[in-house]
Amino acid sequence: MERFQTLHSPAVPLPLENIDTDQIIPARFLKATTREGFGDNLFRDWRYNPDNSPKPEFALNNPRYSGQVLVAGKNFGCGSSREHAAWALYDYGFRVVISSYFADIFRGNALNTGLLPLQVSDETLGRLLAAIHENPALELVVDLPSQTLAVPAWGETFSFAIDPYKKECLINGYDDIDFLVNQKPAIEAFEKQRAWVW
Ligand SMILES: CC(C)[C@@](O)(CC(=O)O)C(=O)O
Repeated sequence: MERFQTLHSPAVPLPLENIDTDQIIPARFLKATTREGFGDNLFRDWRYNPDNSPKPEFALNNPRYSGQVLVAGKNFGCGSSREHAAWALYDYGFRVVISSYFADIFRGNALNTGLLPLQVSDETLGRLLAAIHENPALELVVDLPSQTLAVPAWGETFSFAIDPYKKECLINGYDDIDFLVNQKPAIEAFEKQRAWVW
């Protein structure tokens, strides 16, 4: 996975609550056996008409919006445990999703994929969605080491929570196996010390 340290980016707004995993990646696309390629079908039924022509009104098709941050309504990622939802967002190019509440399983799947679920208050979420609608170029600065989201145009910085282990993994670009492999020196030192005990 890519290392995640600090991201400067505008954001794409999706001011809808309860966006479920089937809206994020419809079940008919779950047949692939690798993580790559799901981005092509991210929000498929919201992005494209039945004849596969893009829906110009949908935020991801609107040239006003860009960036690696998705700002979405509360209860994002609800509905199922499919990891493909996180894979589709990451494969499309998003590295942060901001909402005021994430479904638990989606939060875990996102962190395992290298996608940062960044939780803010309902009030801050509402301000962000309104501000991005007014100014699509609004820059957001996400700094994972300090666990902060800054909005330079506001002169404000917001803190966010993250599991310490998952924070270390994202900063280093580790999945769970990478983390364990990087503990090898400590494991070998422990085994050597135990060898003395026996
Ligand atoms: C196994 C997977 C395809 C699942 O059935 C899992 C689930 O429903 O949580 C889904 O629809 O996402």
